[in-house]
Amino acid sequence: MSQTLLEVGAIVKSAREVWDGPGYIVLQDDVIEDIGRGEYPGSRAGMTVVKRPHRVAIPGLVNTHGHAAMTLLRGAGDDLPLMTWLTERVFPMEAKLTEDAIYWGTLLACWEMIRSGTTCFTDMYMSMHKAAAAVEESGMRAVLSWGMVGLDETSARSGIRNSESFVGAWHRQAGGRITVTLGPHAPYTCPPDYLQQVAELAGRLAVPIQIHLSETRTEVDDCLRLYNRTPIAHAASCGLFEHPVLAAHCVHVTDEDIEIMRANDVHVAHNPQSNLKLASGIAPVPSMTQAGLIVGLGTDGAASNNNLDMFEELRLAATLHKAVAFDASILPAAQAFQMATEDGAKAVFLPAGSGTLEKGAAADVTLLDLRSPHLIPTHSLLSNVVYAAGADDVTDVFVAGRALLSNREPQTIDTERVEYEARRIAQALSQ
Ligand SMILES: CSC[C@H]1O[C@@H](n2cnc3c(O)ncnc32)[C@H](O)[C@@H]1O
Ligand SMILES: [Zn+2]
Repeated sequence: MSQTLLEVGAIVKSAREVWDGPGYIVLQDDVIEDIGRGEYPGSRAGMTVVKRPHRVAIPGLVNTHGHAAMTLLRGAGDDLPLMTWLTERVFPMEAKLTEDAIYWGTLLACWEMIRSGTTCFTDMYMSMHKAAAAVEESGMRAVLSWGMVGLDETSARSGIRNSESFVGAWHRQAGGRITVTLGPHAPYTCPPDYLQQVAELAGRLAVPIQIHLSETRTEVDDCLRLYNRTPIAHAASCGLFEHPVLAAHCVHVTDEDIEIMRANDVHVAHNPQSNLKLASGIAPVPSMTQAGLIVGLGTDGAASNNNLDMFEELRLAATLHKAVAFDASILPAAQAFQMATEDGAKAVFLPAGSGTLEKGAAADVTLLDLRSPHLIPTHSLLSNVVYAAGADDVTDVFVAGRALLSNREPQTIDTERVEYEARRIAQALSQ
């Protein structure tokens, strides 16, 4: 049994409750055992005491959509729209990715995410046994899927086989930190009969599904032409929504699509920066949240973002939709914060309470430096976190009660080795 006492200068328990003053959090094994204002009243005997009087504790950020090992492709294909980017730049480079590359690329992503305050991320990629090994070593929490593409018989079969073996080997492993889902890539790479097979498999294995849906206008137009349905209606007709689904992007959705998602409790991963960079558009997030959908925030892969910094997504989500609506009250700081934490955790199917610092919740905590000049003064802690804070303010990160970053020093990752391997692999990729 391990017990850590965090003594901090302020605590954002959730978007609903902010304590601007000293407080403490007791992490017992992987759970928050106690949290309070002022001095910890109990005995400190046997506890690891972490004194951080100039830090604010927030729930660890949850990145609800990405492709971790794409860190190796960062900057290798910029300023292109999605389909050109994928077919001309990304897929040819991905064909050269070895298992070794996936391992080091995923560790690089974990390092980057830990360093920027993220405690849990989702991934849809290849050679996922290697990605899971990297996650286990890093100490992060993750919701992983082996990307499935059904454009030909061979890839369709291997997608099913790989996913089945991946669920068997890694679902609820790494001390419960890893959740496995199925990852059909998109309606344009997975024909209807394949999506039906994926839906059946999700039922049989009792795991959720994550998929890209309605990312671009071209995707919607093609889907309407081929199937006479929008991608959302098409996914529903293939039986996907009979299971828990996390849909990435949902940029081009109609009111009917939103109603289908609401009726089926489909969760959404909003990736504002990737959607802007690939010129995909801007998702109607206010309409989706007003309809009651669970919407989390994501970075997407590092080749379309080009970093994995959730503070950038948080601030962009809280500003972008105001300009779209010509309404400064849209998506206020508290709502954006909730999307990056509690709603993100719900979106990726973590247990109730995750993404908050409530007693009994998972012990996933991020500390920020309150003495950074851009966080002074403190009219509103939540405002500072959403509109002013950045990745460099992150000093400490705990996942499942374990310190992964301590006073800005990574504790679980050999960063020099990761840098060396990532540069070596990227060089080979570009040849
Ligand atoms: C089959 S593994 C996942 C697959 O998805 C590709 N990908 C990365 N970003 C996006 C995006 O924004 N939309 C669609 N597909 C994307 C990634 O390169 C892998 O090939
Ligand atoms: Zn994606």
